[in-house]
Amino acid sequence: MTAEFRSPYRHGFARVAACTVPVALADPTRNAEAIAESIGKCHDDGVALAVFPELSLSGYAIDDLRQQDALLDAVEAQIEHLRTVSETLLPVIVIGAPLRARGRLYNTAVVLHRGRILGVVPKSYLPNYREFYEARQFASGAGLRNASIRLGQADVPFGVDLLFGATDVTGFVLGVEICEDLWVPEPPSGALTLSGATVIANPSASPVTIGRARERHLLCAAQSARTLSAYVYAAAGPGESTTDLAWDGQATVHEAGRLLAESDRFPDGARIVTADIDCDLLRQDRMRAGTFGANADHNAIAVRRIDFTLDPPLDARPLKRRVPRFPFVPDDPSRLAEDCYEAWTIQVMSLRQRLEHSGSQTMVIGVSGGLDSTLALLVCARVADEIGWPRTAIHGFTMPGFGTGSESLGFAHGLMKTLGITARELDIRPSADLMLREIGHPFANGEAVHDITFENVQAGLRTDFLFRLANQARGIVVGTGDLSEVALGWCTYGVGDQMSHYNVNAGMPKTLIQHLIRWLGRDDALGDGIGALLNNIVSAEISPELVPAGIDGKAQSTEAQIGPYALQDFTLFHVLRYGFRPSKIAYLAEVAWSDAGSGDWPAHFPKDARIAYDLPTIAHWMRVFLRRFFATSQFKRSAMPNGPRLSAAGSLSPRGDWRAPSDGNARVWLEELELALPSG
Ligand SMILES: Nc1ncnc2c1ncn2[C@@H]1O[C@H](COP(=O)(O)OP(=O)(O)OC[C@H]2O[C@@H]([n+]3cccc(C(=O)O)c3)[C@H](O)[C@@H]2O)[C@@H](O)[C@H]1O
Ligand SMILES: Nc1ncnc2c1ncn2[C@@H]1O[C@H](COP(=O)(O)OP(=O)(O)OP(=O)(O)O)[C@@H](O)[C@H]1O
Ligand SMILES: NC(=O)CC[C@H](N)C(=O)O
Repeated sequence: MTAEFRSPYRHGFARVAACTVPVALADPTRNAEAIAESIGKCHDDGVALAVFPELSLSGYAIDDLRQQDALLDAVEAQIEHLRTVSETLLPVIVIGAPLRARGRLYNTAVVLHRGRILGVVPKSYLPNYREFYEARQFASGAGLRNASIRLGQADVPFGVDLLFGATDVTGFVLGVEICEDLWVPEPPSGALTLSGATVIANPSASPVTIGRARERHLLCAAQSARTLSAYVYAAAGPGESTTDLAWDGQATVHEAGRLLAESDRFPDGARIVTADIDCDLLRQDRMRAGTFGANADHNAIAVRRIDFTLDPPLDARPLKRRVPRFPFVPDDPSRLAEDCYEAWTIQVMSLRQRLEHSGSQTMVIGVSGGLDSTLALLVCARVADEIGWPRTAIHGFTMPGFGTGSESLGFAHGLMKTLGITARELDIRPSADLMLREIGHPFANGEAVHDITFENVQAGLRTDFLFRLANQARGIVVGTGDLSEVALGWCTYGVGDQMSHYNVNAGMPKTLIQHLIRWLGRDDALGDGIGALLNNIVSAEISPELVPAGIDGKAQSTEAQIGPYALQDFTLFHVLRYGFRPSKIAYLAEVAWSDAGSGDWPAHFPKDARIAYDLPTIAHWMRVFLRRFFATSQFKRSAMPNGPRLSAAGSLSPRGDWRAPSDGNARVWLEELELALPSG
């Protein structure tokens, strides 16, 4: 069967489940029943991996009962039972069981799939401190490799050297460690991931105390971040003995440091938390961070890889994973405020250092009344305050041209006045008329020809003026072009807004700017009552205003030409940060954007701007992005001025995160998208 476009498995996702079930102490039959019921639900939900708690077949908190033969026989019988149950079911199952081998008793995780016991992994680190007494009953499995264990009629691979790889889900390779294994300085999952595991299952029995849940979060997040893996953690819950301890059944799924899903704690019954982990993301991150591979060269171990065929469902079904609409803008208001603070402070400190280093005496900037120049001007104002310059050392020029509207001109003047800078209006139309006449452009003869030359003459003259004005005032030209414009090549090259002495906005995505400007509106130290003015600027239509307004009086709309920045930033983020295929990005964009009523919106995002995009619209603007980004705009980035990197996703500086040929093409990306899109 070929995968449907809207199947998560089609796009490199795999569904994992952390399961916790009420435990019956020393009663494997009842425990196996509870486990079987949950596995059935996981199967129905298309789950590839279901992880159950430590010693979930026997119960964990049973002390010396762990060594009773009657119990251990019953555990083995129930493993055999679950093996047969698994024959017709999808998930790989990881269950905790005390097992006898080599004349000892081990605390193990049994890995089953479709009627096969794929292997058994023993716990390496047995806690024997404070509330724990595991070494009294169990032997450690640390260092045990190339061993086998007799289960039923078969010899099964046994050891800490086992990896379980899906032959039909690229990048899905499972490694297992057990509870305390995660709490030591060098958990076994470190070497397992360096040797190829991308997913770690941790069956756990972690007695709850005040603050323990936070500690587990910290460890799972840190280990998944450090090992660039998905970490599936399932802790024992109700039913475990409360003789001296209590149990909260915490179940979590982390991926590369991020929490994807989590159960409620202290549940009154079984819980299954599922999340779709992104195997592409993990593979890409490892490939990109070359140090992962370098570390593997030194610390990978010899492993036995047990292959299995998952045969995952390939039909359309909802993705179980939060996909933010604005990857550059956190929905959480406190995170957003933190990001705004960081971006702003980076911009201010970078420009300040450049000014001090260059010995400049002024800052020169073109002020259009649009978002970009507003933000750059605010940065200039704060820098002046910090280094003790009068604000008048900022020379702002608003330079009306043929398309300048009265609203933006008003914003520009209002802003310069509120900030108390040296403000001047310099009409570029006479110079533009002259240039158009000199080059024989029909506009000079009164024809309404508003072509690229007509646009670029104006953008070029503004830049030409700014550079000469900077010479005159011993200053530097502060650039304004943002990351999204740089991605799309939406600027005039060379003698144009592409060039400046230092560009404070080079790393700033357009979708973040409006939030940052709003956030700055609360800072009266920038200018008395500046908030209202900044709100008006943020609410205006984004326009280059290079061609005169149409007969309807509407200004040239940037987004009508190059696409909604919301979608273009979405694509940019995923191309730049993860190198994802266009089809996957389109799929994710549909998940994030197809329903305006679902999911979160950033705080303060205007209600009337909360719109949806369907897949054809997403695909349409993605084609525009792919052409512009890969084929036509790199030459502009190859000659980018200096400016600070802001987003963790990367910058587009040819000296930084993004190096690409200036004569490239977009063919493979466009073809990949067309081939993958559903027909109709
Ligand atoms: N790979 C390559 N290597 C070297 N040169 C290459 C090239 N590809 C094209 N070129 C040359 O580059 C020139 C095209 O580049 P360029 O002169 O920049 O012009 P172009 O990119 O065609 O036009 C600039 C666009 O940016 C828009 N704009 C300008 C200013 C501000 C804003 C805004 O809202 O922020 C928007 C404006 O509306 C217009 O659509 C052509 O002469 C072409 O031959
Ligand atoms: N009328 C103008 N007066 C002065 N400078 C201008 C004018 N129009 C454009 N510029 C300069 O050229 C830059 C690019 O123009 P553009 O219209 O893209 O930017 P913006 O208006 O600041 O922001 P946005 O891209 O969000 O509209 C401006 O940031 C500004 O520095
Ligand atoms: N069962 C275990 O190995 C538990 C030990 C671990 N330190 C915890 O409290 O979660």
